[in-house]
Amino acid sequence: MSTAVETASSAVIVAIDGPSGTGKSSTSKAVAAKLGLSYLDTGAQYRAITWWMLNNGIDVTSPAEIATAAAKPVIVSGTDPTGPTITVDGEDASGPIRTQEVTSQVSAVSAVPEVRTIITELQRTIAAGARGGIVVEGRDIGTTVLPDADLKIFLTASPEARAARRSGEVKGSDLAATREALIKRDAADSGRKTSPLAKADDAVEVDTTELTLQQVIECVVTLVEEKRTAA
Ligand SMILES: Nc1ncnc2c1ncn2[C@@H]1O[C@H](COP(=O)(O)OP(=O)(O)OP(=O)(O)O)[C@@H](O)[C@H]1O
Ligand SMILES: Nc1ccn([C@H]2C[C@H](O)[C@@H](COP(=O)(O)O)O2)c(=O)n1
Repeated sequence: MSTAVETASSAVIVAIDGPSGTGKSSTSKAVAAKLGLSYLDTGAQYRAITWWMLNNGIDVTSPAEIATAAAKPVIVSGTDPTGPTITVDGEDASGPIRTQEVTSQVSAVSAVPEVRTIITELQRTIAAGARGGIVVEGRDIGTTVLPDADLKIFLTASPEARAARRSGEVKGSDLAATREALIKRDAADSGRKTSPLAKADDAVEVDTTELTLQQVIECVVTLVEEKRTAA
């Protein structure tokens, strides 16, 4: 199977991977908006298929049931970085995919190889259709989905910093519980057999622990501009 994604010669493909809470979505959206690129949140797609499974009576503890149902939902991602959208069978899923229930089940669903095959194909099609270039963020973009990306970034941050960021989003949330949940999800995402969360050998690692979001955005914009100049 070919993994090469053909885009216009001036188009740049940027892959941004990393664990939860490292700033992938915030950074990717801002970089894409600033540089006039499209944006794809691949985690939202795995969340969307998980939401559909939960809504349709699929036993998400059964990889066999998940595999059989994987091709049924129609997932559509809108790639405008200033207003990304996601629908499942025509229904807006942007709110429901962020619930605690989906967050707690998404690692199990996304570990099923049949799910990954379908979603990976969808991601490559979207990237190939982004004529002006695209920033794609996730866990396996640089290693598996777009191994020929022009620029690969791997964001990291300490579990404490990531938990503090996530807790800051939800009033009254328990910092220790948030940290444990992040670590558990990282372990599941890194430990699965099929395209686990991993840094590509040729990715640039950026530790965001001590950086503001603005500093991370500026760092990535500079890296993209350097790539474009060198091309
Ligand atoms: N460098 C930073 N400093 C402080 N806060 C940040 C930084 N980067 C991101 N944040 C904040 O941390 C939270 C998580 O960021 P974001 O959703 O972009 O992470 P993510 O890596 O995409 O996480 P996930 O994989 O769970 O979707 C957001 O509230 C965001 O505003
Ligand atoms: N390329 C990707 C993107 C996401 N996932 C899975 C694993 C994550 O825990 C989950 C949700 O992602 P988030 O919205 O937190 O970025 O989706 C994956 O396996 N591969």
